[in-house]
Amino acid sequence: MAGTVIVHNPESGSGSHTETVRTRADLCGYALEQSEQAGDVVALTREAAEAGYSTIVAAGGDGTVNEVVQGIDRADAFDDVTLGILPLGTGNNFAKQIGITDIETAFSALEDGARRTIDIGMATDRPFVNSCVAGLTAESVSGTSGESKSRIGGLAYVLTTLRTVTEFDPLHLTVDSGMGAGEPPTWSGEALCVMVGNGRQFAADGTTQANMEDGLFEVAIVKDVPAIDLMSDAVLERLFGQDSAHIDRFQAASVDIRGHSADPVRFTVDGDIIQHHELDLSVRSNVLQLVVGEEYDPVPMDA
Ligand SMILES: Nc1ncnc2c1ncn2[C@@H]1O[C@H](COP(=O)(O)OP(=O)(O)OP(=O)(O)O)[C@@H](O)[C@H]1O
Repeated sequence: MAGTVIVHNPESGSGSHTETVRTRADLCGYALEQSEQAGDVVALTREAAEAGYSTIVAAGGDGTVNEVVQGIDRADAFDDVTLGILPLGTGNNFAKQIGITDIETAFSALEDGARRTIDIGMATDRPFVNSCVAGLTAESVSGTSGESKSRIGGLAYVLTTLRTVTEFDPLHLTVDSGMGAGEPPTWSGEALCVMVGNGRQFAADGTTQANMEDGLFEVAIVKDVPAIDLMSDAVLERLFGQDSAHIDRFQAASVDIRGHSADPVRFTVDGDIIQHHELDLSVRSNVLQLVVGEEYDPVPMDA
């Protein structure tokens, strides 16, 4: 059965979109499935994929997008299913990155927008589309000024969080990018956080956004920094800028992060927190078929 189904999380964002989604789904001839409780979205998506829908639309925020991707993965249906997004959440961070800025844009992209095939990340067996961050729990980039975001990319996210945290214990970690047997680990030491980005906000040096079709993560290790709560934006941007001595950046297709303390490391995987002493992250290259908006530029521009 080819066809489109919307998997809707009625609790996402303002939680006041049920009627709109129902009406629009009817108009477009799309099927509609609604979650009744947390966790339903994964199961509903899996069933929809197994029933043969060729487009599954995640209607909700970033958490819903991640759960739909988990459902497609569990049905082993990446080859058969295209993911669409209706941005109904609070942040809608991932949707914005792929040019799906509002509901109207989302519906027109579903009708005749471009389809791309992007990478996803795997944290062991758990898929993610945007990021996996070890350590410092960075909530979102939404509290960060647009100007600051464009100058320092994904690290704006760390800055926003650092401002709100008064104290944190650095992590003692080894970060190994899988260079092969006998190679020394890529990095070992104390870090505030390690950001492993698949999404576009994690730009490599010299580009405004990351390439989500290149089979590589953008990795940034934020090493211990001086107390920053009183620093101005200009000083912070120097500290965290592209040539910062406080940050190591590299690209890798796989990364193994190992904590050296008795306590497990906290990882934020597309917004969800999990704890592990060691986590293996790898890219599944060009696996997720995705409906994108006009602003999505597969080849990142120069900054
Ligand atoms: N019917 C439901 N009732 C309660 N929780 C639900 C329901 N359906 C899904 N959820 C939960 O909602 C969370 C996802 O919310 P989502 O991220 O989509 O919205 P948001 O937090 O408002 O947006 P964003 O993440 O973009 O800021 C998940 O934890 C999911 O399990």
